[in-house]
Amino acid sequence: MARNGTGAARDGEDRAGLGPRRAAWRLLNAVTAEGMLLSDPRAAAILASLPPEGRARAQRLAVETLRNLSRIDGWLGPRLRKAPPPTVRNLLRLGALEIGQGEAPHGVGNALVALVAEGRRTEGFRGLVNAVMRHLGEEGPEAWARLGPPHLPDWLRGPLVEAWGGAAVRGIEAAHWAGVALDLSAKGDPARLAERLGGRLLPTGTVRLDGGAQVTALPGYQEGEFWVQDAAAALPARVLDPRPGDRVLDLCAAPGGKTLQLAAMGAEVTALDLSAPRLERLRDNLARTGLKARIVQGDVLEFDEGGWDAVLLDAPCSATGTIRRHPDLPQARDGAEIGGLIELQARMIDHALGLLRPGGRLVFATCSLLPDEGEAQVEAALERHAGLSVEVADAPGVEPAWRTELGLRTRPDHWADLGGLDGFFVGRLRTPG
Ligand SMILES: C[S@@+](CC[C@H](N)C(=O)[O-])C[C@H]1O[C@@H](n2cnc3c(N)ncnc32)[C@H](O)[C@@H]1O
Repeated sequence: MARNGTGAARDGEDRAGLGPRRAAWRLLNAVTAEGMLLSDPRAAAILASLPPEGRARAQRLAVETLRNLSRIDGWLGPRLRKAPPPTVRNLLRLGALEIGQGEAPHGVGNALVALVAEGRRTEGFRGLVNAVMRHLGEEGPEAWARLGPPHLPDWLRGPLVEAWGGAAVRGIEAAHWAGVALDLSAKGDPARLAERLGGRLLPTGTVRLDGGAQVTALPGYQEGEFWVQDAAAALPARVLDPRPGDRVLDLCAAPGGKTLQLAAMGAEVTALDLSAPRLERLRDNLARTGLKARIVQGDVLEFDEGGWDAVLLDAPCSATGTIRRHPDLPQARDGAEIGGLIELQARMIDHALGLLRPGGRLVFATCSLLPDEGEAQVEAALERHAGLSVEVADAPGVEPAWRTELGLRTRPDHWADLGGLDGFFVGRLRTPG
């Protein structure tokens, strides 16, 4: 079989849907066995040989399989007397998703048997794949619909239950399952943008569009009237609340959602990040929106220009607050890197505090659901720095229940009736004057 063939071979592949399924299978294998994230350039390379619609289909298959993984495993489990090799299991998972979502079992089975037959180490599982797909097909989408919401893997579920309780974690899992709408931040008046795009204006000023809009095709995109930013990700800049002319240092700034907000509010912004490719995206975003910021490529811990009115530190973190849009994350990771991230965040907080003018403010934010990367960091910073105080972290439209003594806490199960929002922590600290 010609994998990347052209002409007749490719046409046959496309009709059988082999290309997108093969790519989705490879993505699943790389996420579950190598810890690759779907945002990794290697994922783009796996998809590169497919036409645009095939790429979209492969991506959707992989993302939805990962979003539903524990449900799928619950469905497959009783049909497997012996655990198959991980790669064969991933192919069965793909098939289960497709059959569960209403694809014709016969077509799915045929395609999967053809794929499993391509490899010397997997070809012996043709019979198993065929039999399992036939069984699932007999049960069909009705059985799929009866399966409960997916569960997070233990490495993350345990700490979250400890932090927020079992009922909240079930709500978080339901929100992960539900997926996400498209959230936009407006350069100008968000109410006018909501009206123009037929979206909803959320209480905190984010414009939300339901139903798979393609952002670059929206009116006003090319003119830079808005940018994509989850409702929770828009809160740190609002909590920082710069006055026009404030000198603000945006640390870990790329691709620049918060830089754009701060600049649109009239602050004089310096945006710093380590990653050149991500800063390139920040530069493109500034050019598209016509907003201004000074850009510095470098390491937060080595930057020594002081005297800032305010610093926004959007620190690298586990990103466990963003699983609604990145269902690959809990499957690709196992929590091993979190200890190092917590240490780095504390060092960045200490360094950022040293860059403020006396009486300056630091807004510390992470898109994490783990208190160790949020509330506990503020507590520990207060212990390390005499005279440092914590201020109320607030912004218009924020739910009172999100406010804590240490900062704002959002979770995906919040605003369930509005479609949820990412998990974030936002703390606001002030140095002595
Ligand atoms: C959460 S993302 C930032 C998102 C960004 N603030 C926004 O609103 O679009 C974290 C960023 O930290 C950057 N980063 C990680 N370690 C860094 C370091 N030591 N110094 C500077 N930037 C760093 C990464 O390149 C990444 O862009």
